[in-house]
Formats: sequence, C-alpha cells, structure tokens
Amino acid sequence: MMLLQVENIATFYGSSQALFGVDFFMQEGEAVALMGRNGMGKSTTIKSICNLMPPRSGRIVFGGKPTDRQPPHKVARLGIGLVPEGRRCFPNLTVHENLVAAARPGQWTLERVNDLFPRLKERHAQMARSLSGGEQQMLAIGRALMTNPRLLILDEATEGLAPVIRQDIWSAIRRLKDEGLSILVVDKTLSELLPVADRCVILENGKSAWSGKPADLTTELQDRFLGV
Ligand SMILES: Nc1ncnc2c1ncn2[C@@H]1O[C@H](COP(=O)(O)OP(=O)(O)OP(=O)(O)O)[C@@H](O)[C@H]1O
Repeated sequence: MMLLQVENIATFYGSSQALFGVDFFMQEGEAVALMGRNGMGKSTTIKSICNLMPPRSGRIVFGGKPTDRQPPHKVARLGIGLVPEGRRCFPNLTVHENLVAAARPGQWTLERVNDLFPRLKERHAQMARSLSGGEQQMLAIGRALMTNPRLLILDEATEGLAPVIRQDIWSAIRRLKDEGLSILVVDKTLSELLPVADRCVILENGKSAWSGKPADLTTELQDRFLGV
C-alpha cells in the first residue's frame, strides 16, 4: 500500500529556491534512504514532508491525504514521527517526561521504548539536558516512536556520535525495520545505511536524480552523486 507520495515539489527559503522538483514515493513497510551530497536538499525535503517548510508547488500525499495547508502538528498527527537533525528534546524535562509528552496510543509504549533503549530506562528520572549526545538521540527516537507513527523519519540520527552508540542506534533501526515500520532515513554512513534500505532516492541540486535498490547503486553512481 502506498504510504507517501512526494510529487515534484519545489520549496523556497524566502526568495531562495532549495528544491526544484523532488519526486519519490514510499510503500508501507519500506525503508527508504534519502541520499545526496551536502546541501542537495535532503533536510529541506524532510521539512517539506512535515510541512515545516511547505512546498510552493507540487504535492505531498501521506496515507492517501494531501498534506498541504495542514500545520506541522496536524501532519504529525497523521502519523509522521520526525527525529530532526540536531535531536531536539525538551532539555528541562526528564527522560520519562520527554517520552510521555507526545505519546499517543498504539503498540509503542514506554515499556517497549525502554526495551529498545535500556540506557533510557536507566536514566528515566534524569533531565534530558544532562544526557550524552547519543542518549539524547535515543530519546529523540523514543519520543518519535511514542507518537506511534506510521512513518519514522530520521535525519542524520548517528551524526557525531561515538562508534559504540552508533552501533546501538543502527541495531535499533534494523529492529524497527524488521518489525515492519516504514522508515525514511538520511545518513552519511553508507556502510550502515545501505544494508538497511529497501530503496535509495538520491537528490542532486534540489532534484531527484536517481532511485533504485542499494544493490544497483554502483561505485560509478556513488562517485557521481555522493562523491565517495
Ligand atoms: N534556513 C535556510 N535558509 C536559506 N537557505 C537554506 C536554509 N536551509 C537550507 N538552505 C539551502 O537549501 C539547500 C538545501 O539544503 P539542505 O539542508 O536541505 O541540504 P541537505 O542535503 O540536507 O544538506 P546536509 O547534508 O548538509 O544536511 C542548500 O542550498 C542550503 O544552503
């Protein structure tokens, strides 16, 4: 079943155009890697999907419903759980308070989030601001899961984290995928990203440039679009 359709969107920051025609789709249960070099439009695409930066033209349809003219909190309520770049948790709330703040009924409960990230359970009474960067990232993911989303979006979830913490986060992402959650993920670590992805969508200069299975992403294509 179709979950998300991003149809030829153009998005601007004031008068400066960032997206010039981003076009891709996601089926329910798919993990899609949104890729491209720095500044190619990945974060802007994510902000457009959540209507934090509404596209000026084109269309986004989520779960069969166009998301235009809906404020971001309404889009979230349609079932999009965003873990934004820079993991914004409420610094002066405890881990527990952060997790329950946006909770909605469903299969994701405090118990399951604690099981996914035991470190959060150990620190449930601690203020979010006192957590390490990796723990804050786990909290941001846990908080998004507590909204019981149909689609989880991860924007650079492992950036700048210690290798051991990155491994914990990747194994959580793999577990979520195996459980059938739809995931849109932006990450620079191809060696971790590609095995998780069912499909890749590559952006270049604010446009969709290539889409296909990770196995078809040859080193030539990686050179051309990702500069690796
Ligand atoms: N707040 C902003 N105001 C103006 N232009 C912006 C703003 N944020 C991003 N842009 C521009 O929009 C374009 C796309 O940026 P975006 O952050 O979406 O790229 P990205 O692929 O996510 O990059 P990165 O991998 O570096 O995070 C870039 O040209 C960038 O300079």
